[in-house]
Amino acid sequence: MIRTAAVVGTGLIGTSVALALTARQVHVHLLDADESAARTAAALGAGTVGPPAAPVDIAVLAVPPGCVGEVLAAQQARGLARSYTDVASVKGGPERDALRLADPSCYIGGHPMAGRELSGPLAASASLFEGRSWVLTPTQGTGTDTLNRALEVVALCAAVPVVMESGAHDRAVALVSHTPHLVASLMAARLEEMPDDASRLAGQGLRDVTRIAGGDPGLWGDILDANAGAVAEVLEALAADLGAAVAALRGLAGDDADARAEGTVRVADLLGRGRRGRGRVPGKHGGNPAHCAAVHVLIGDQPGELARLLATVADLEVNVEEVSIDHSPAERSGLVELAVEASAAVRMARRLTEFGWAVQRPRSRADSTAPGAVLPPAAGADRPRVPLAAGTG
Ligand SMILES: NC(=O)c1ccc[n+]([C@@H]2O[C@H](COP(=O)([O-])OP(=O)(O)OC[C@H]3O[C@@H](n4cnc5c(N)ncnc54)[C@H](O)[C@@H]3O)[C@@H](O)[C@H]2O)c1
Ligand SMILES: O=C(O)C(=O)C[C@]1(C(=O)O)C=C[C@@H](O)C=C1
Repeated sequence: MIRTAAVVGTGLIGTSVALALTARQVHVHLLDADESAARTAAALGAGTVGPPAAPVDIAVLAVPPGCVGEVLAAQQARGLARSYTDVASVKGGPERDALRLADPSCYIGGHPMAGRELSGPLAASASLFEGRSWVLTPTQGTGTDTLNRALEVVALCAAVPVVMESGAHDRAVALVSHTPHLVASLMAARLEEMPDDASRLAGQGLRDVTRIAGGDPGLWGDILDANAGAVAEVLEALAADLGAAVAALRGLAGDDADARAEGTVRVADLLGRGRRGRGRVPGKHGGNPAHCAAVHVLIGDQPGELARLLATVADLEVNVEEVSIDHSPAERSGLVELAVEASAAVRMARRLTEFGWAVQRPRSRADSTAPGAVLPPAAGADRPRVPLAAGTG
């Protein structure tokens, strides 16, 4: 169990993590290159300023993506913690830097999918991560203790862990976070010269579309730099749609009857696609897409059980969309929910049962409220003895 932690970088995200951990009785040490940020975080009740006398259980590095590797190496050299994780919005670069500069066995990449367009400790909140996905990106070298401590940080922040490979993470966030940010900025940039009579009419629609454009350009420049290729791919597809939208609107604006008819069809198609895409966006606090099914597995309350389960799932080549754990301390066991593609759920449940895991019947996530019946382990099946794999995505 985590009793002590350090947060390096006490801005928006670091202070939010520190506040959540402190609220759960973890003693948090606050460190920042700018000492006034650490003092402000401490004044908010996020912990105490300065390094610990002995290594803490886990250090959370909440610094810009470009300096995660060097901060990790420096803090490992001084023996700050037994395990380290970070919260950077890109995972490939920090992981490569960690493998190059530091001891990767006690490091695991992380990324909470929650934030704000504001920076600094004063914008922090203990509840920022509640119900939100929190990606963890273990490598082949990540130790089980470190995976377990990072999972505990996620649980203490009331977030939902999602285990992924770093490259898959970066491609996914290019679509769901980084390109949306850039598009919001591009739209907001159109407003720089906005005449007063237009600005007086600006309403909630414009605020919704441009809110995230208020983010720190320094941080977002760093994020886009570190995920440039994947963002460029999404933007290229968007540019093709933009070109089609302009052509359709030019047709509608002209006098040619055929071009007008064509424009009407094309605009309706674009708007319809947009509406269907919007329908795929899960609810704010983790509503799940209907194509997912939940498979529930009972695991023993001992070190390494979760890592063994995830390694088995990785061997089955099933992509895990989300992982969450319900602890039942009285029974010294935990109920793990694995959200996977509905089409893979039944096969995965059957195979896990054959391997000796206690698996419940798979259910669609949309209608899953009560736990299903536990499928008994297959007769004579042994608990699997497999090493921790490099993530399950
Ligand atoms: N802002 C968001 O919405 C959001 C969401 C999820 C993850 N993240 C990630 O969280 C990290 C922090 O972002 P933030 O929004 O909290 O930024 P922030 O500017 O609010 O805080 C960053 C803090 O790190 C400190 N810092 C910078 N370099 C340092 C170093 N070398 N050593 C020690 N301290 C250092 C700064 O002084 C600052 O106090 C980034 O990696 C970002 O990608 C941000
Ligand atoms: O809500 C916001 O303000 C955010 O921008 C949060 C958001 C996101 O895109 O969802 C932004 C960047 C982070 O890396 C994670 C979360």
